[in-house]
Amino acid sequence: LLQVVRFLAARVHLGRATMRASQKDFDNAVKQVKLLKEDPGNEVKVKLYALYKQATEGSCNVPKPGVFDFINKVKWDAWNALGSLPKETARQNYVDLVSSLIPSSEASSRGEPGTQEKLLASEDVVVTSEDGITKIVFNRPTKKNAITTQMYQEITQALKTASKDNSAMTVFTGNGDYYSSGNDLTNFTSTPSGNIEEFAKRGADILRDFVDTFIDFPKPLVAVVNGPAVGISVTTLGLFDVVYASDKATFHTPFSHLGQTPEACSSYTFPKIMGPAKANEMLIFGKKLTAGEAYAQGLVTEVFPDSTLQKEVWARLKAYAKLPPNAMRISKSLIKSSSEREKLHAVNAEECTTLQARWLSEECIGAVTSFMSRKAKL
Ligand SMILES: CCCCC/C=C/CC(=O)SCCNC(=O)CCNC(=O)[C@H](O)C(C)(C)COP(=O)(O)OP(=O)(O)OC[C@H]1O[C@@H](n2cnc3c(N)ncnc32)[C@H](O)[C@@H]1OP(=O)(O)O
Repeated sequence: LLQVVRFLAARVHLGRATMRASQKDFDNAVKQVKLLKEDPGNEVKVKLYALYKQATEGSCNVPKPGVFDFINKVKWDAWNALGSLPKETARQNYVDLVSSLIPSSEASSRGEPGTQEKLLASEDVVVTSEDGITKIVFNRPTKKNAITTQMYQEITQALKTASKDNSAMTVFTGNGDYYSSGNDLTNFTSTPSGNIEEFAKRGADILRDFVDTFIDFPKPLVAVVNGPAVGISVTTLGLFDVVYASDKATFHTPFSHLGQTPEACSSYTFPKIMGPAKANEMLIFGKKLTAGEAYAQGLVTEVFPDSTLQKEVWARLKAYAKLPPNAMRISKSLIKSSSEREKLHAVNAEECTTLQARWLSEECIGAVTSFMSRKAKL
């Protein structure tokens, strides 16, 4: 048992630089332990006890129990074995250990492995979890999966939940012929008071939260781009880890046409991914890319024939979802380091402030009015 505890402590030291559990995460984990449907067994309970004590009180500071006080001695040994492990690290390891217990406790109430569980009751954003994959689907096919204000908020919430659920990765895709036609242009006119300034302020806040959640998402984030993508559904791809696309997909960022400017950190990620020359043509002149071009420019990981996309991609993702989840998360956090995330948050804030002003410009209002009055289509 001592060896296990020491191993655990060492593992935690290794992960310390890349993981942070807040006090709230820890408090939630403490509550979750009480709700576990299956007894995790004595060995795990002792580990939990030791980590809890270390996280709340620091190093073991009580006298060793007598040799015949078996239970308290085992607990003391486990706590003492954590040595001078920092409280913060013990807290993180406690949270990790609890989250590793949740799948087994929940699986029994979910039925057989492979059973799809619907996690969010919404018509327009459907979230399911199956085979270690949380899937978030744009589901407004009759509107080409245009993203309403409510959908931004639902997706933000779905991502926050997915970051803590027991899945290994999260995958976005669209239902129907489009991946997404981007921002729903009726968002501009659907504020309760019809006041565009109110929309601009609220829209910028919602957008900033939405993009921040992508920046901070800790697990592999994959897009399966099943068809054309427009606007924000393209720019967010720069924040994904892997992008698979149908050969029918196109990638279009017509910001200037709409009197708008880039968002989702694309003013930073696109030049970084494809070089400034190609990024400028997309983001300033609104050049639409084919799937092949997006692949050549590094925005897309791999292109599949539309007829085989679903079969090939999901088989591959299911296999990836079986890889050790902590290793994948830690690799991701090395690739997207904390300094990089800090930079992305700053870019996001600046883009949102810029857009807030743009949405009030004649250029933008004119473009949205033209679309609404059916005079313009991309
Ligand atoms: C919180 C706020 C955050 C804001 C973040 C900002 C993001 C910026 C962007 O995303 S910019 C991109 C905005 N998107 C567009 O400009 C696309 C507009 N749509 C089109 O140009 C065309 O609809 C099309 C090229 C995508 C598809 O054309 P097609 O002829 O194939 O289909 P229809 O036009 O008949 O579309 C079917 C119905 O869907 C409605 N629709 C499609 N896209 C949008 C959209 N983005 N917003 C609102 N509605 C959209 C279209 O109006 C049709 O509806 P109808 O059947 O009721 O007529």
